[in-house]
Amino acid sequence: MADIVLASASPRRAELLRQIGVDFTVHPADVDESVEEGESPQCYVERLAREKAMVVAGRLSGDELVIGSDTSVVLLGEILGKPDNHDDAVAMLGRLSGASHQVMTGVAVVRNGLCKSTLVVTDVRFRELSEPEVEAYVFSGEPMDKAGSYGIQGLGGIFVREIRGSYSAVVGLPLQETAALIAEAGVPVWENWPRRLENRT
Ligand SMILES: Cc1cn([C@H]2C[C@H](O)[C@@H](COP(=O)(O)OP(=O)(O)OP(=O)(O)O)O2)c(=O)[nH]c1=O
Repeated sequence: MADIVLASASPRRAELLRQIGVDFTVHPADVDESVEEGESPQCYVERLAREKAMVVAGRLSGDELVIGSDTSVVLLGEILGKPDNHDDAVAMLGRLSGASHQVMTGVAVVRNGLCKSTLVVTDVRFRELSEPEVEAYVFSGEPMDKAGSYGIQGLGGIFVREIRGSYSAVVGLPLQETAALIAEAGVPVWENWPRRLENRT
């Protein structure tokens, strides 16, 4: 079976990949994350996922299967990445308060020079947030390494009124789509699942 490599420094992505029984090593990708002139959020997110996977695949030599991913929060067509500082996080959360936004996650799988990718878009609706709770949230530190300045899987879960789409994509890696891309590249993830029960009689 091919060695699987996660081209990501995100602990959330590693945790999600472990959840579906994949054995892998981590090789973070360092790519330029600037948006190209006239590029849509959809194209941006999928392009970055592909670049992350391809940069890491280019550093490896063999038959590895490399997974790259990118997540951005998109509000009224504008990409909200990770906050630059405390005030930036407060401002982003103020904009997300009481509104709906989209979380776009791209995932790409490279094997033997071939790159396949997909984009997953999830709608998330926040309730109205109060100023003191936003301040308290930003002081918790949780927003600082997350797109849109929140983590649905953490304290930020109390802001989310509704989600339509893939929860795992919001956290950073859409499980169904990732497993499908890995299978398409020749590795059905279930082949690696533990067998803890005896054969049925
Ligand atoms: C919206 C949201 C984002 N996030 C995180 C997922 C990603 O780690 C991060 C978006 O930043 P990314 O640039 O997609 O990823 P990263 O820099 O953390 O890791 P790498 O590029 O090495 O793969 O935001 C959450 O953990 N929870 C959420 O609810």
